[in-house]
Amino acid sequence: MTIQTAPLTEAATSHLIRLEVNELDVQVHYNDCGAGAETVVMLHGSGPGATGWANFHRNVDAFVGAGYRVLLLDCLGWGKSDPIVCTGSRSDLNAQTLKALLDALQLDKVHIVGNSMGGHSAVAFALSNPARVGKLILMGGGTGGPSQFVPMPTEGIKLLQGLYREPTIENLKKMMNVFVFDPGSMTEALFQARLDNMLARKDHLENFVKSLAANPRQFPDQGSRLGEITAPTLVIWGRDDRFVPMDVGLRLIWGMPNAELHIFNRCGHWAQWEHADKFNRMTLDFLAH
Ligand SMILES: O=C(O)/C=C/C(=O)/C=C/C=C(\O)C(=O)O
Repeated sequence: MTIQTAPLTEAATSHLIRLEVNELDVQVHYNDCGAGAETVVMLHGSGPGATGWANFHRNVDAFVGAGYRVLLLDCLGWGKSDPIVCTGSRSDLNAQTLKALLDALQLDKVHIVGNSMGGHSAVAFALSNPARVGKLILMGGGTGGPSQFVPMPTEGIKLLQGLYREPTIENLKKMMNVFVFDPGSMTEALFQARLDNMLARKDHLENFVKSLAANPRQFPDQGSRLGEITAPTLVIWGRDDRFVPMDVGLRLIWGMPNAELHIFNRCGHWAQWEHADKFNRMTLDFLAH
């Protein structure tokens, strides 16, 4: 059953909470949308200016309308969450942050939708908290590690790192130009919102650069442990992903016993935005059956 509701807003769903993560007392921001017996957590990617809302604003209403409670977690180092320099595995750090949030909200089990870094983090969470995962949806991410076909770092990741180092509108447009299949779909308003997000938190940008210098492998290869994840998993990739190549998705379904893969044609690194309607229909069907 689909419930029609007025579109949600970032401001109306915004919450700050203090959590203990890795023995650190930190403030974390999340959006809490809708109400439902089952909860879906959405984890954003690692681009400059990314947040839960920026990554998933085309998806939240559909999930809430389908009767789910949706949590958008801003990882430490993004959005209104506290700054951090991460010298270890960022996938694990995000997984620990998610666990602390779920403990605080007394949520035993959730479904997780992860975009890029969010996918790596969802897998890290499933490995350390298997009983707390219902289903997984991984887009353009799930594990760091090599592509068999594409030199790494990819052109997209090089542009992303360049944008962190020099956060200008020119560098943002260069990155966005290879981010999606059809850059013509990006409006000036979207560029400006993303630039404003980035420049509002220069500490996050500087910390990302420091983190990379301390540990270039922020997202370790989790490939050897994928077989441990038995949660039903839908892997979604863009055929034209120039950030995390599609064969990483093949590695995921090779390793995860209950995973299946959908590849969108004419799609870059942002399937949930570039093909939002079909993405919403497909993922809601996967969660329901
Ligand atoms: O380096 C990786 O494996 C992961 C890269 C990302 O997480 C890139 C994500 C970019 C976004 O989702 C964004 O909105 O900027």
